[in-house]
Amino acid sequence: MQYQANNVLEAEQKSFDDSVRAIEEWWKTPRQQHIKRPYSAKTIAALRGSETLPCVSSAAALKLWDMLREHRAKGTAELTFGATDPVAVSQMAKHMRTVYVSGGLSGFSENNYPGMDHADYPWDTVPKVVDKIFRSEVWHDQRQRQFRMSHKLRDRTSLENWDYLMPIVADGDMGFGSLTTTIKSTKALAESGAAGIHIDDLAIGLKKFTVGQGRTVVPTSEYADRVKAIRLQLDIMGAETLLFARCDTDHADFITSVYVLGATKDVKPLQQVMNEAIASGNSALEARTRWIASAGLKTFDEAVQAVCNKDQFNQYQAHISYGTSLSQRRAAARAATGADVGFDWELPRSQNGQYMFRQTRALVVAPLSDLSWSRMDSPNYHDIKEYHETMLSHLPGRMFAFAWGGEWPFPESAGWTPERRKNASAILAKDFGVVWQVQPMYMIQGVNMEIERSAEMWTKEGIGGYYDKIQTVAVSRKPFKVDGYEKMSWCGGHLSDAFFAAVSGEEISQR
Ligand SMILES: C[C@](O)(C(=O)O)[C@H](CC(=O)O)C(=O)O
Repeated sequence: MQYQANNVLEAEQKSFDDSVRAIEEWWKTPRQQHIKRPYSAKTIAALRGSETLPCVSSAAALKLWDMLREHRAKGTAELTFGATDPVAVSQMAKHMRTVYVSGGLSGFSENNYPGMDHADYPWDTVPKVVDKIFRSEVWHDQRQRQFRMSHKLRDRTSLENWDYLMPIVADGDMGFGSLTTTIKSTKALAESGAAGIHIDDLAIGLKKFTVGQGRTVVPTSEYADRVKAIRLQLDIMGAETLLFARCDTDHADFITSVYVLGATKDVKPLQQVMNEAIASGNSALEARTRWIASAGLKTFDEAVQAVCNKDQFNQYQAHISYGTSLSQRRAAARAATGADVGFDWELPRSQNGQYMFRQTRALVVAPLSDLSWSRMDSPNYHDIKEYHETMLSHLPGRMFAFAWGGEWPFPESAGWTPERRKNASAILAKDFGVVWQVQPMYMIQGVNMEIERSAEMWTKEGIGGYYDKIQTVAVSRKPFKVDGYEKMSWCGGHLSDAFFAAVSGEEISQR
């Protein structure tokens, strides 16, 4: 066995104790102090190696944090959209200050087996895209600075000066596996340059977008473990990366645990009703909506409350707590009311056997995370208001993220008028503190529109059309500051020249 002298052991212990103290100090900083960790600084120190390398994304994370805090104070929001292409990101920098790397878009365009966003691409797909975008941001920043420094100070005012170092918020999906995969993907994202990561509560393999059914979330305890695992890994790395806790419960119908809704009316099983609709050529979706409206869906406690007076319900509640089983609850309800309470959680089960549920998990994970995000398929203002006001009543000053989908009519029944639709982003920022708003995937329609327009023009008009409609605009940089090859700056020509010049001993900066 290797012998280690006392002074070696003492030095090791001292370094460990120093590390614990440094972590404790770090957790008191303005960026970290609101986070409530379920573990000690000692635990983190014991999970670290003997050297903690600075995390490459921390500067951007602090920048993001300050930006979002400022928005929170002012009642405004940072707007961005999903991008996977560094070329697109270099143009976004002219108008926005953050970038989103969408898992859905990455799965569609950044791997060799594209498909709908079921988060079924390899777990390191998004980290690789983040890495590519982060490096391109750093490169654009470098080549822009070199170009500026090659001009005299008095000539620099008219030169472009974009902030390319836009903090990247990355889609962490559901963590892609058990805790060890969540930990690995967090590490990969933070090391690749993600200033923010969002983690959702969907069950692996059950992220669904079809109009049918099946979007399924995991139990609250499992989701909380995912969020804890990410925070743990960020703490191990000493990373400032922001954690967005996204709950998909708004349009998920099912949960894999038994914290569930049951039918309280005498109805047929949901699956039977849907199968009958399909067999008779009717809409399964409509049959399902009608069934849900008729089934009297309630949690068991709600079902008890519905048949009790106040005293009976108090008596019932005195006998139950977290973890009380359904049979114990039934017995307590019988004792309080003198009758059996009608409740059947089998009737609403899905084709694959999942249970239907109602949730409050967003509050459970809030103390571990930096922003909360309620994912909604259709942004119904009444639901948005209810969610955010409930959260704010428990967590005043909380910051929120929100994703706007696409192809949605914004009807008045959902709380929108044309005027309110125009101001929807500002309304959410001002009313609720939704400081970061993203169009994750649908902005691709805008990109597609431009590509289609160019393709049509090129095939119809050839080089003459290109000259008039693209080159002339690009070269004059009017009305848009279109980047291209002409000035040799955006594409890095000046930077390459500067390398040659520096190697041959020339002074390349000017005052
Ligand atoms: C944010 C999202 O996870 C994504 O992959 O970009 C998707 C986007 C979308 O469906 O519009 C999601 O919200 O699940």
